[in-house]
Amino acid sequence: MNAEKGLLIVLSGPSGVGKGTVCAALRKVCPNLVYSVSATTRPPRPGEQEGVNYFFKTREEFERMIERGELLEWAEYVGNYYGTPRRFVEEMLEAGKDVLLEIEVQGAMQVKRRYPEGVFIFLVPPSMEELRRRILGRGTEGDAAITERLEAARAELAMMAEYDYVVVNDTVEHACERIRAIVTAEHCRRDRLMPRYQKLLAEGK
Ligand SMILES: Nc1nc2c(ncn2[C@@H]2O[C@H](COP(=O)(O)OP(=O)(O)O)[C@@H](O)[C@H]2O)c(=O)[nH]1
Ligand SMILES: Nc1ncnc2c1ncn2[C@@H]1O[C@H](COP(=O)(O)OP(=O)(O)O)[C@@H](O)[C@H]1O
Repeated sequence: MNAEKGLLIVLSGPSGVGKGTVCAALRKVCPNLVYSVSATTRPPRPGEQEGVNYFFKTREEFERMIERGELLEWAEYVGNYYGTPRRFVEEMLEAGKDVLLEIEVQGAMQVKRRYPEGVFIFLVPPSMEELRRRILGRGTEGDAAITERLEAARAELAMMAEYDYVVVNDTVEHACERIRAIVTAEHCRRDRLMPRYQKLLAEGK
């Protein structure tokens, strides 16, 4: 029985902290979790696939999606647009699936206004040096983009206070386990489950 709607889980954190890596690991261990694929105007990185990592759009296409109200939230990050297609999220939540959004902080705050019942998780690095190492180690950005991402990271870390949970990504396995524990606990929240039992009691069942 799955009378409840799914949970909307929002994961943010500075560039290079390991959001993509942790999300990929989570999807393997949480069968009820679906990942929302974002639209972006950023060019694909080597190995990234259309419809899997992102829906890659031109600025014109993206602006049309905004005008048509097709995005649940959107933001500009380091010179590119990023946004969450609305329909997929709404349909999955309605079907009782937990939906994971991996988005930056401005977008997360838009989601929080629309879905205050969402679960907001902020992923942090064990240290700033380790964050730098991870961004450099990934090797997907040029020097200027790395500097920009590290600057954005400082501003993003200051937004931690707006989130419900802070998870340290020391190892992928541990970070994943912590997020799984959060999701399990959120499923057991009284305000989520009580309406169903109140209804059963009222019906005398
Ligand atoms: N607001 C918003 N942010 C997004 C969305 N998709 C991805 N992002 C965020 O945009 C930022 C840049 O993403 P990306 O270019 O893939 O770089 P990376 O996360 O540093 O690997 C990250 O903080 C993502 O979480 C989205 O749909 N909406
Ligand atoms: N717990 C971890 N320990 C060590 N390296 C990590 C960890 N998590 C991610 N990484 C590495 O850090 C780099 C950035 O990870 P990525 O998932 O692309 O970050 P984000 O999506 O937050 O920008 C990648 O090279 C990834 O393999």
